[in-house]
Amino acid sequence: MNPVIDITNLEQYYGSTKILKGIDLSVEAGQVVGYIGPNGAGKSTTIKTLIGMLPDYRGEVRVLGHDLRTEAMAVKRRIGYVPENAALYDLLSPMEYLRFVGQLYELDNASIERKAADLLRLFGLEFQANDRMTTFSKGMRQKVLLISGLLHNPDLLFLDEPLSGLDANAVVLVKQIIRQLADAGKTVFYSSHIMDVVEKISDRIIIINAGQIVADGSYAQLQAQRDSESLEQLFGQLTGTGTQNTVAEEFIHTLTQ
Ligand SMILES: Nc1ncnc2c1ncn2[C@@H]1O[C@H](COP(=O)(O)OP(=O)(O)OP(=O)(O)O)[C@@H](O)[C@H]1O
Repeated sequence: MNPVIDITNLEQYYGSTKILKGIDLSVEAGQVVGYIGPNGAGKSTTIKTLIGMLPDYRGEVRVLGHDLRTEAMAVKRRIGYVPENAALYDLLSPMEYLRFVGQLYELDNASIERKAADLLRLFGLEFQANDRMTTFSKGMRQKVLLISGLLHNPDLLFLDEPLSGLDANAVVLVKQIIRQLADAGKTVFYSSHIMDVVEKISDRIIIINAGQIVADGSYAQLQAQRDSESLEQLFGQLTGTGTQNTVAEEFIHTLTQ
C-alpha cells in the first residue's frame, strides 16, 4: 500500500534559520500518529509544511500520493487541518462559518446545513449555533474548529493541539472520534503536549527535538527501547529536559531573593 505521508529529507527554513533539519517519515493509512516534542521543536512547522502552507521547503514530500510541490490543490481537497492558534471569523455564527468552510470545499448546501447542525449538536453547541462567536470560550471555539476540519470528511487529518481548551467530556469524545476515524481507514497526524493522551490514543509516536526526529515507534516499542516508565519520562530522556525539579527550585529561589 502507498504511504499516506511520504517525506524524504525535509528541510524547512524561516528566513535563514533552519527549523526542520532533514525529516524522513512514512505514514500508512489508518494510523493515529502522535507528533510530540518540546516547545519550538518544529511540530507546527512540519504540519504547516505538510498541508501546503509553507511551500518553500527542501526535500521531497508526497501526501496522499500527490507531490506536494506540484499538486498542492489535490492534497488540500482531501486533508483536514485544525490549527493551534486559529483566527476564527468572530463576527460569524458557527453555522455561518461552517457554511463558508463547506462552500470552500464545494459541498452541496443541503449537506452542509445538515452536517453542520448535527455536528454542532453532537458537540453540545446546538443552542449557540446561530450566535456570534465573539463571546465564545476557548473550548467552544475549538469545537467549531474541529468540526470545520472534519466537515468534508477528509482522508487525512492534521490536528495541532486538538484538545486545547476542551473540557473533560469533550476530550473523551474527541479521543473516541480520532480512534474511530482511524478504524475507518482515515489517518490522523496530530501534535499534543498531553502525554497521557498521546500514550493512549497513538498507534505510533514520533518525537522531534530541535528539528530532527529522535524517536519513532509504538508506545510499547519506545518504552522497551528506553526502559522508561512513562512517555513523560521518555520525553525527558530524549529531549534533555529531565531536570525540572532543579529548575523549579531555582525559579522559586529567584522569586524569593
Ligand atoms: N513565522 C515564523 N517566523 C519565524 N520563526 C518562526 C515562525 N514560526 C515558528 N518559528 C520558529 O520556528 C521554530 C519551530 O516553531 P514551531 O511552531 O514549529 O514549534 P512547535 O514544536 O510547534 O512548538 P510549540 O510546542 O511551542 O507549539 C521555533 O524556533 C519558532 O520560533
